Amino acid sequence: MNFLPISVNVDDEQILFIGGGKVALAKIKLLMRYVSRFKVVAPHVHEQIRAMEGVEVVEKQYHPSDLNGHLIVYAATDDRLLNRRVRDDAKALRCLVNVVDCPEFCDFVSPAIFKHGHMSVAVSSNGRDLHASVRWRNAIRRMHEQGLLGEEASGEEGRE
Ligand SMILES: C[C@@]1(CC(=O)O)c2cc3[nH]c(cc4nc(cc5[nH]c(cc(n2)[C@H]1CCC(=O)O)[C@@](C)(CC(=O)O)[C@@H]5CCC(=O)O)C(CC(=O)O)=C4CCC(=O)O)c(CCC(=O)O)c3CC(=O)O
Ligand SMILES: NC(=O)C1=CN([C@@H]2O[C@H](COP(=O)(O)OP(=O)(O)OC[C@H]3O[C@@H](n4cnc5c(N)ncnc54)[C@H](O)[C@@H]3O)[C@@H](O)[C@H]2O)C=CC1
Repeated sequence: MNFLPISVNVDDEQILFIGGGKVALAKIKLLMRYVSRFKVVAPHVHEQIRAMEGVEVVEKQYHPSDLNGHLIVYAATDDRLLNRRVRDDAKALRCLVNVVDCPEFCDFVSPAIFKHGHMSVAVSSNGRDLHASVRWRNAIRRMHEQGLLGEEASGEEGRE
């Protein structure tokens, strides 16, 4: 697996989640540092997601037409086969899809992020070892706390 680290402009994007449970909640919380609009489609959506500003909640079963118009899609249900179907449907539409229970099926993976103002460091292991990514990210955060990254990291731009 090879994943290209790029920084995507998401100003005009609504990020789509199929599945609205604990994993969707954790990912949305992290993404909210960059993205303001989400849509979550699932029969049962976590109450904390339902309470979030900027999140359009649609409580129903997945249908392929839910994908229309979305660049970035997370298949985040607890049903492996359904996640795979979402992935196949998304591929056909050329959406970029993240499948939370299978790195091999991901068009992109979620890196471990340290963000400070307009500076971001995103660490990925090509989907192979998320704990290593988290360790590296935490080491970078400690470097920042110790003042080792210099002044440019102290800007206050961004959604944080
Ligand atoms: C491949 C990838 C795809 C993707 O999710 O995009 C993936 C996949 C999987 N994660 C699993 C489990 C957990 N993941 C976390 C947490 C994080 N996972 C993240 C990234 C990635 N996880 C991508 C690779 C990134 C890279 O390239 O290194 C982080 C860094 C970023 C983020 O999620 O935004 C974020 C830390 C956030 C932070 O600290 O900031 C926790 C801990 C928790 O939830 O607190 C657990 C609970 C258990 C545990 O700790 O192991 C499972 C097993 C599911 C199962 O067994 O059922 C799979 C599936 C599999 O590997 O098969
Ligand atoms: N990538 C990652 O970081 C992690 C991934 N996982 C994986 O994530 C998956 C999901 O776990 P949780 O969020 O904890 O499950 P959960 O049980 O909290 O949520 C499952 C969600 O899927 C929805 N769903 C079920 N059938 C659906 C359908 N037909 N259409 C639309 N939505 C449907 C449910 O309504 C619910 O919102 C698990 O398979 C687990 O292996 C778990 C931990 C971390």
